[in-house]
Amino acid sequence: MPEQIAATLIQALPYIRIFAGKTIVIKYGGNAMIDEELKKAVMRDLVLMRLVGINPILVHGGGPEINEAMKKLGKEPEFVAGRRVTDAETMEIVEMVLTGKTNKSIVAHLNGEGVQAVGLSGKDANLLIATKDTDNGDIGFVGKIAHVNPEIIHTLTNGGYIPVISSVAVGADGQAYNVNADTAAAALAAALHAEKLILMTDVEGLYRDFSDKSSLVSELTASEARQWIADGIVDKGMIPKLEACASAVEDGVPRAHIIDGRRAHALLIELFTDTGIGTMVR
Ligand SMILES: Nc1ncnc2c1ncn2[C@@H]1O[C@H](COP(=O)(O)OP(=O)(O)O)[C@@H](O)[C@H]1O
Ligand SMILES: CC(=O)N[C@@H](CCC(=O)OP(=O)(O)O)C(=O)O
Repeated sequence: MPEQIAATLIQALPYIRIFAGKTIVIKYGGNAMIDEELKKAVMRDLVLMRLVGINPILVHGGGPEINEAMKKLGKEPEFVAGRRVTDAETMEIVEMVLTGKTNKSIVAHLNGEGVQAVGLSGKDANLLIATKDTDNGDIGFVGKIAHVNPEIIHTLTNGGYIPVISSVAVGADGQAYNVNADTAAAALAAALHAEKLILMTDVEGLYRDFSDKSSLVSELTASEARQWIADGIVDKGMIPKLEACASAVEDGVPRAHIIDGRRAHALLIELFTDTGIGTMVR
């Protein structure tokens, strides 16, 4: 057994060399966030990444929790092209859930694993500046990222902290905007010159045909990803995901990945194996 542990560590060495000192932006969402055992596994992967010298930056979702809070308040969630229709009251709920509850819960979990995590929203230090997103008509206070001010992230990572970011952004007038977490993660990855963007979700990756689970796509280019969206091959939450991967790559991030957050240690498998897992956009 000890030999096995040593052999595994040695196997990971070339990958550790590649990624040490590099920034990796991880979007954490879906089932991996709800299941407590998986949550622990994800937190430990992040701790390990940090300990081997990688800079993990965590952006989190929380769509299911927002849905639950809305329903409790008698509101029915509605989505257009994977984005939540966000009226003023919904915006307040989104901020309370994402920045207030989900963010602090992840921070507490990470700190419990022995690292120092700091929670932020896009409002902190003007990290994420948004304008109203009208690409899909008027769907309320949904934002698209106009600018990222990454200095606070550099300050935190230089100090040894893991930043944990909720995707609530701020407009020039101080208005809060609800930004899809995949979209926010992509903008951050580009602004931080990240080595990778990794989106963790509740499917294995992108399927050519969603009804056929043997049609998993292991690799595609950013322009193919754009074409797939235009052709209507993907819908629902996969639209912002593929858009996020395409725009991160177009903006200089070498690789973007969609991986299965239901699989234990998916992050480490993606980083520290030759084949990786899920779908890669390059
Ligand atoms: N072609 C496709 N391949 C994979 N998933 C797809 C596809 N088309 C639509 N989807 C949907 O996208 C979902 C992932 O997006 P979403 O539910 O927003 O995840 P998350 O909460 O992790 O951000 C999948 O669970 C699936 O229902
Ligand atoms: C505009 C928009 O849709 N914002 C998202 C923000 C949270 C999110 O993206 O959460 P998941 O990654 O878990 O889906 C929302 O309100 O659900």
